[in-house]
Amino acid sequence: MTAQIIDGRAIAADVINKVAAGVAARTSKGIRPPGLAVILVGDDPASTVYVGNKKKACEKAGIISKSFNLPNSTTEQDLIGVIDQLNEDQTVDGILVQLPLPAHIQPEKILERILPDKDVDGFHPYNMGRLATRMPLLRPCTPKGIMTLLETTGVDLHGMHAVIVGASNIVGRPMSLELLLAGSTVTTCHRFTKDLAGEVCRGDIVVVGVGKPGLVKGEWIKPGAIVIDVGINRLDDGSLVGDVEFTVAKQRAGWITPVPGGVGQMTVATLIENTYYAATELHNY
Ligand SMILES: Nc1nc2c(c(=O)[nH]1)N[C@@H](CN(C=O)c1ccc(C(=O)N[C@@H](CCC(=O)O)C(=O)O)cc1)CN2
Ligand SMILES: [Mg+2]
Repeated sequence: MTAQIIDGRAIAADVINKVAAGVAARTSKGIRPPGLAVILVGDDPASTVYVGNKKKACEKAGIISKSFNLPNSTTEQDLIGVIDQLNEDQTVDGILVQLPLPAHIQPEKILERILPDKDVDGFHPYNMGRLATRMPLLRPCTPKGIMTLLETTGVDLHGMHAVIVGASNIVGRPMSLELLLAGSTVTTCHRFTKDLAGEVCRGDIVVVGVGKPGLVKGEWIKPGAIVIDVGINRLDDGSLVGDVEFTVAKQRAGWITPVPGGVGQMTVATLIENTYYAATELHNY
């Protein structure tokens, strides 16, 4: 068997085009376009690229992005001050703080300061709690984007055994909640999991987001499984690979996401979707 490739780039472009159409329909009626504040602290090269991609996606969708490029020396208090102002700003529907933050800033404190209805990353405990209690509003972008990718396979997720490798706040934990909500039986693996191979080989759906190249061996993949690789690892030769041994996994899986061109693109597109949702559907509570 050779897996079908899930084309994140194409699916992400569709999502952004849909939002662009929605924004255009609203602006033609005189409604202001959605606004997204994009905060980057420091000059981490990968974060700078991701933030740049998010701003380009805003432009394509007709969303107004406002950039806040703050120096690495920014204090927690300074950053809270910026967020407080943006919380008040009626032209800002979404606030995004790019992670990771410099070590002297506690991300939990910052993320909790963003008004939940402007939390387009879905990281505020309120929004995580809504997802955990089956009442999702703003949902974390990477897992929500993966749900969009899964939908394109046409596979009914009810009763599927989903194995999530990694339990981070950004990917693994909310991913487990999304798949639980979709009716799958979910196993979440993490650094204390005793038999990773034994868990992965039972997965009808395998989602890996750890940041270790080739952690999941191709031979562990159940024939026909859907494999979603969230890892982005740059090797010494400059090439980019995921956390799954792609070449072997592709021979066993039914569907697989490539790296690059898979999940990363969907993360950005889902941020655009969330910003549109925050601007159009959410009202202060
Ligand atoms: N505030 C947030 N911070 C971070 C998030 C997030 O969702 N919100 N996720 C990651 C980084 N990230 C988005 O911010 C992100 C990662 C990767 C990609 C992407 O397009 N990847 C490409 C390949 C990357 C490359 O060429 O270097 C791909 O998969 O095709 C987009 C966004 C951590 N921080
Ligand atoms: Mg609002």
